[in-house]
Amino acid sequence: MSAPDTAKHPCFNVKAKGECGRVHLPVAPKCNIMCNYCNRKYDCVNESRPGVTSGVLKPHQALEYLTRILEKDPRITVVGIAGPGDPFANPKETLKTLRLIRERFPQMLFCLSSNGLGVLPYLDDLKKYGVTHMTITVNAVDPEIGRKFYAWVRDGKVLYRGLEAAKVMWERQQAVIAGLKERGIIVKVNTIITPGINDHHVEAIAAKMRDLGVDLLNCMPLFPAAETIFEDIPEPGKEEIEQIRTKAEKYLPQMRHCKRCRADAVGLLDQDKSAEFASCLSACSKTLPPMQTTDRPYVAVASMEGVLINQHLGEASSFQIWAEQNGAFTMVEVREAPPKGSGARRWYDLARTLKDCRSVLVSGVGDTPMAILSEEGINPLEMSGFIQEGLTAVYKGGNVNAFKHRREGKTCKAMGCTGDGGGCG
Ligand SMILES: C[S@@+](CC[C@H](N)C(=O)[O-])C[C@H]1O[C@@H](n2cnc3c(N)ncnc32)[C@H](O)[C@@H]1O
Ligand code: SF4
Ligand code: SF4
Repeated sequence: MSAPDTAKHPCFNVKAKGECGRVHLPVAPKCNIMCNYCNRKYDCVNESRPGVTSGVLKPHQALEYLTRILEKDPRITVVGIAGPGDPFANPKETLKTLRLIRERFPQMLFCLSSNGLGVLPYLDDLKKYGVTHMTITVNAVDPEIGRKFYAWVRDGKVLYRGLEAAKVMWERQQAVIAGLKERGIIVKVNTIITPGINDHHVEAIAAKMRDLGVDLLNCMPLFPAAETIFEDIPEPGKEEIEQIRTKAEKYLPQMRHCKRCRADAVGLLDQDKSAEFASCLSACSKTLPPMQTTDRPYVAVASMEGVLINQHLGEASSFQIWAEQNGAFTMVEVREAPPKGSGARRWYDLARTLKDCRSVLVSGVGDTPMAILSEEGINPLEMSGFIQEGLTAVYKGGNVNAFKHRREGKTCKAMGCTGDGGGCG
């Protein structure tokens, strides 16, 4: 398979912007620093503002979402991760997403946008997963100016403020850019033009970025976001930005077509479809992890009489264990459930009791046991109806969603079960 074509990135190559699109996968909710212009809180689907998203995805959900997006818009050539926080404040999720996508879509370009603080330990992973483009936000090359941008910077367990914070950021950003260039990755720098703070400093930034080998500079106008320290700073005008870009262009090529995209942007730069795909994102944010079938031949069922799935996880005192052989289902045994009332431990004990089961079919399940069992490799599936139909869906790859159904008026919450291990009966 040939390497992905790096010219097909609409942000780095303006000529590609009419034919090639990008999708931002919102898999990185946390951030390791606090910029004085960033507000990731409020989402309005009609608003294009950095950092906002209509939902957050887990890596396997991001893969599912991307698959659906590509079916509808095959012009997408770039997968980006631009928050809503920072990809390297969520390195596990970021790298897993890259790995899953690289396996299924080897031709995709990868582009990550980061403040740079947490990137260093992952430089080789970025190369390994074929990250082609990176953006690092550098708002100052002088920590006395940089300190005005950051409320705090958290590096591992150490929290920095003021000048110390800006020094840590600047040192790290230089090392990261050098490391990316050593690995042949194309680097863009975003500089957020903030009147009265760094608008007089951009030539110095451009010169330093050129010396570090940066490929492209994106002088982005500040969006004065509500409820931020910079909310009252006026947004720089088009003319002012153009003057700044003209000066910076002496040192580095300029990006002039940036849309200040959302963390869940989709489509061509001039035809954002994030509002159109918001329901797809929301549906994908609810999909369960793929079932682990290796070493998990059985399915557990919460049933009062062995015909219907009709008990909540917490009210079942025992589980029937079912197996499939040559297309037929047999109940092999009944296992006692761990006693009620031991908090989260009960769900970990249940995960051990069902360690050879790929799924547990129940008519209701609280959020805590859902999360614990899923993490332990067992998919709790909420459904009602005949056991045989549920088993068919699980073993034969049917649509388990078709059976999903909470008992009307008897959801876990309605029954007073908080999923805390106290039982929902
Ligand atoms: C939301 S961030 C996510 C990536 C990463 N955390 C970062 O800051 O580089 C994407 C880009 O949006 C920029 N940004 C965030 N809030 C902004 C604002 N209010 N005005 C202009 N740019 C903003 C960031 O500086 C960054 O360049
Ligand atoms: S690094 Fe990015 S996500 Fe984090 S506070 Fe700054 S702009 Fe927001
Ligand atoms: S924010 Fe700018 S650089 Fe990033 S995807 Fe949008 S247009 Fe491209």
